[in-house]
Parts: sequence; C-alpha cells; structure tokens
Amino acid sequence: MQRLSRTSAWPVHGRQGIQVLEAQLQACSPIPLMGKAGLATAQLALALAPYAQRIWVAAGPGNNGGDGLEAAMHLHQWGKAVRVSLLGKAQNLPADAHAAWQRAQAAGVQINSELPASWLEDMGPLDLCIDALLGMGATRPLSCEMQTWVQAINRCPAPVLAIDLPTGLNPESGQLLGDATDTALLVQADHTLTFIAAKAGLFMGHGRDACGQIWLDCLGFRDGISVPPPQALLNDSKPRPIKRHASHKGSHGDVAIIGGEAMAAHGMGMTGAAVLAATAALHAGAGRVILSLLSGQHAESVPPDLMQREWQRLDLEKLHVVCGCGGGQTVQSVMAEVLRRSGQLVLDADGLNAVAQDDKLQVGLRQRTDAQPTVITPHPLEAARLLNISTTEVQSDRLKAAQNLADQLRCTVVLKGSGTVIAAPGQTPRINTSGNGRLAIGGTGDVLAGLIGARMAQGLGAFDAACTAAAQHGQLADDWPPNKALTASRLAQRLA
Ligand SMILES: NC(=O)C1=CN([C@@H]2O[C@H](COP(=O)(O)OP(=O)(O)OC[C@H]3O[C@@H](n4cnc5c(N)ncnc54)[C@H](O)[C@@H]3O)[C@@H](O)[C@H]2O)[C@@H](O)CC1
Ligand SMILES: [K+]
Repeated sequence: MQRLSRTSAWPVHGRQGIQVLEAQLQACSPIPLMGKAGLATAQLALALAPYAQRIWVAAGPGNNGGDGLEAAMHLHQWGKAVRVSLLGKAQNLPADAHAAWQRAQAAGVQINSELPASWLEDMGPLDLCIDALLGMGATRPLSCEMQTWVQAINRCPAPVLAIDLPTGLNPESGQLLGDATDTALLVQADHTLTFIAAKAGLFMGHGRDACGQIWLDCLGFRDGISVPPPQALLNDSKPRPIKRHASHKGSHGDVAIIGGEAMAAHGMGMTGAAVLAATAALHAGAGRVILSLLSGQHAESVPPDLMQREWQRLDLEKLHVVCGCGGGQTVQSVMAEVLRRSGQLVLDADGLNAVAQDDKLQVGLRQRTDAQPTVITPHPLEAARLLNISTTEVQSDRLKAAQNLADQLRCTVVLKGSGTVIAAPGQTPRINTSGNGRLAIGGTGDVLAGLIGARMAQGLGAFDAACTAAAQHGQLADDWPPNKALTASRLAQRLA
C-alpha cells in the first residue's frame, strides 16, 4: 500500500482496465481479492486511527460492502468495537461479499440493517467511520436510501475512510453520480484507499474535494501481469526547471504577449489579462518579454522590464507567442496571421473563442507545422465551444474531451479545471494533481498562459512545457499562505 504522491507518474485506469487487471490478479491469488482489500482497509484504519475504539462500517449491497465486511472482521478481531450497517439484504450480496458477511458474522461482528442513530447510544461516540457503500459498481444516481446513508456518514463527526472511492462519486469522471449537483450526496472522506489502480475520478471534479488523502493498494500486483494501456498518467512534472549557469538572456527565449483590447464593447479596458500573462512570463524567467496590446497603445504602470511593441512590428516567426488574453473581439482580426506565422504559440481565452467561431481559423490551427508547436488552454466552456458539445459533456469525460481536441486541432491541450488535463496527439494524457479552489479567480488562467509561454521559450517542448507549468501553477496555490489573499498578480510575481 502506498500514499499516492505527486512525484510519480501513476497510471490511471478506467473500469475496463481495472477489470483486466482484476482478472489477472485474482487468477494468481490463492484467496479472493476481497480478502486482501478488506485486510488492507483494516490495516490502514489502524494506522490512521491507532487509538480508535469505536468504528462504524457502512456497507453497501455489492462487493464494496464486502470489502467493508472483511475489514470489520479484522478490526473486531484486533479488539475494536465495530458495528456494521448493511444496506440491503445479506442473501442478495454477490458471492464474495456474501462469504465475507458469513465470516464477519461467525467472528461475532455486530451487523445491523439500520443507521447508527438507533444503536449508537450503547456504543458511545464514534472514532472512525468506514464508507463501504459503493465502489466501482456506482453507475446510476444514488437511490433514496443510499442518499440517506451518505448524509449520515457526512454527519458523523469521526474521520471517514472511504473504500475504493467516496460513495456518490463517479469513478471515471469525478462528477456526482447521475449528474447530481448537491454535494451533500457525496461522502466527504478524510482518506480514500483505492484498489488495483488509480481512477481518474479521484483526481478530477468533485473527487479532488471528496477523497482526502488517497492511498493505493495494488492487491498483489507483480511482474508478469500484463498491464493494459492506461487512460492517463498523473502529472509528475517537476514544477521548477533549473536555469543553467552558462546562459544569457537570449538563452531563455523571447515571449510576446498579444491581447489586451483597449476598450471592449462594454466600455472597459481589458489590458489587465495581457499584462498578467506578460508579468508571469517575465517572472517565470523568459529572456525577454514583449507586450503587444491590440489597441496599439502602450500600457502604463507595467514592470519596466517589459518591452512594448505593436503586434504588426513583431517578428512572429522567431517568437514564443501567447495570444488571446483579454483580446476581446479585436483578436479575431489578428488570428489568421498569428496562426500562420508564429514560431511557437500559446492560445488562450479570446483567441480560443475566435477559433471556435471561425472554421477557417480552425483550419489555420490544424495546418501549423511540426516546427510551430501550439498549446491551447481552454476552460471547460471554451473546450465545449471548440468541440461543439455542451460543458456537461466535456466535464463528464474530461480525458476524452481533451484528447479529442488535441487530435482535432493537432496541438497540445491544457483543459483547465479541477484536475487539469494535458493532452497531445500520440501522448498519454496527464492529470495534474496540484492546485486548489483558490485558483478559481479571474486572471489565474492568464498567468498560466504566460508561464507556459516562458517554459517553451526556455526550450521545453509544448507538451512538457504545459505539464511543467500546470504543476508549478497548482503547487504555488497549494503552498500559498492560508492567511494571505491569492490574487493573479501576486501569483504571477511568485513564479520563478
Ligand atoms: N471484483 C473484484 O475482484 C474486487 C472488487 N473489489 C471491490 O468491489 C467493488 C466493486 O464491486 P461491485 O461491482 O459489486 O460494485 P459496488 O459494490 O460498487 O456496487 C454494486 C452494488 O450497488 C448497487 N448500486 C449501484 N449503484 C447504486 C446507486 N446509485 N444507488 C444504490 N445502489 C447502487 C448495485 O445494484 C449493486 O448491488 C470495488 O469498488 C471494490 O471495492 C475489491 O474487493 C477488490 C476485488
Ligand atoms: K466507498
């Protein structure tokens, strides 16, 4: 068993991949895998809460419930006061889970069909709760009874250890089951022990909030097991590439930021986004940063190290161009040329909306050559516009949406959101695990675009630049002092 850390590129598998692995693991295991899963759960429970005496296991009607029953048996045998609430009838449990129920009963574990309220008094306050209601079999909306049990777990003041995944979570998308929107219908765990392999939903959408610390037990994985291609890898990029001592400003590349429409239709200037991206590129260590406001005017109050130049005077072919930030409608008029001529390109925000609205620009993006790598950084709504699908469809399979975009537009895609996905043609997608809700404010996307531009300028390929930048951007937010407001401009200045 191991704690899933950000420093390894853990493979992520979907249901099919898990089933393929499961069948092989079971074939070479002398005992049912459920026995191993239950023992691992009990061991982790003991390690997490060594002094826990009163433990409640909420067990569901499938094999996830079976894992819970196995764990309950061990904890009972180790002297803990364990109560199991079993949702459903024991005779309806699948074979392995039914056998686990029999073993737990024979060992003397108390198993009720009720929630704790009615029997808690004789037991005293709980020290630990184990969520064994639903695992990989969770596909449909929660039944009313299951909803009540999930809410009971969430009301429980004791720490919660979820088996395989928190109940209520779609293991593949990280969304709530049945596209529910009420997060009260999702167990909020302090720890999640997942089996066989990491699942995408744990690292995306609501999974990021609901899982707590994630642990993985591969249930006896060994050499000789044939591993199907993973759906994705966790992004293990090191946040900070080191600058070589033997370098000069030319070694770190020139970044040009094109954006910042002066007066938008609503009468407000939009230079801030472009200035943020430029500031980010500057602080991230690009050799030189040129700010090109689409108004043709020069911005005031910008760092003196930023150069300013009209976009028409840029030597686009030689530059690492970041285009779109606050570009408004005006960016539409420059896009064809930017796509055709820019050496390396990061497209963000209004640049992406321009592409989504114009088939010719999409062709222009697809026709960029291998020597003109491109990174696009859509949030889910921008991705939905580009793919001509709904945001819900994007969110229900973020890995697929990112990969489809990458293949269609022949570029690297950074699909932002909870669990940013980085995809590119011919690459296994990466799921970024750093970052938190504090990044969900205006301007942080501009900072990310500028940071990617800087990393490309420093010599990283498009995919690596995107992975590295996403890791660093998120890590900064994770390390941000809790009592200090995180703003995009402060974030840009903290890059190094
Ligand atoms: N199959 C195996 O070899 C192993 C399975 N393991 C455990 O088994 C789990 C998967 O077991 P299952 O496939 O039985 O699936 P689950 O135990 O996740 O759930 C299936 C049961 O829940 C019910 N159900 C599904 N969605 C529901 C909803 N929304 N509301 C109410 N009831 C719902 C189904 O009717 C079925 O009775 C894994 O997550 C893992 O915890 C582990 O023991 C490792 C080995
Ligand atoms: K569970």
